[in-house]
Amino acid sequence: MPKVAIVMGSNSDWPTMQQAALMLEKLGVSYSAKVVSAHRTPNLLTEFAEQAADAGYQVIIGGAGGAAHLPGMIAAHTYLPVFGVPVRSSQLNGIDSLLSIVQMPKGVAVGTLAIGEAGAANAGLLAAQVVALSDKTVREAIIAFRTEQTATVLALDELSLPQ
Ligand SMILES: Nc1c(C(=O)O)ncn1[C@@H]1O[C@H](COP(=O)(O)O)[C@@H](O)[C@H]1O
Repeated sequence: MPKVAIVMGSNSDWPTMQQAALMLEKLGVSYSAKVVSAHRTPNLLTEFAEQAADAGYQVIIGGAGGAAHLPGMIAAHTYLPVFGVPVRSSQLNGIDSLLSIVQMPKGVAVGTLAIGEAGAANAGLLAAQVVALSDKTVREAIIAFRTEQTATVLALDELSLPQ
């Protein structure tokens, strides 16, 4: 059973949410990806969120744009940690998505990431960090990823910087 569930409000969110999937793949974390919408498929959302823990998921990543109620509604139905990714919207550039996700009422928590692809990648990283608490292989993969990232930055010299 996959350890991380990536859910998104529409298949149009996939180019953004794919960055979460790519990060999980890089770190060797199993995941599933599915379209579920609080607005368009409310019953499916309830069913998915209520059974997610029993199904063996450890973390849920929810990505949505505009009136992005998806991550909050999932969080309302499960004790699993939920990370929310505000997908960039065509009308308001993702500010609407960000504010919809981040302004949760006290007592129901969503960990909100940055708007867009970087936020999705970091949601994948954070989800892997949760999984790593009980998985040594993933822990080592995260440490190797961070070490390589640091080495890449340190290897930059002035000449290789863009003019
Ligand atoms: N914000 C939500 C929810 C939800 O929060 O349940 N369901 C779909 N959507 C969002 O609507 C946007 C446009 O969707 P379409 O491209 O399908 O019209 C998407 O970014 C999706 O996440």
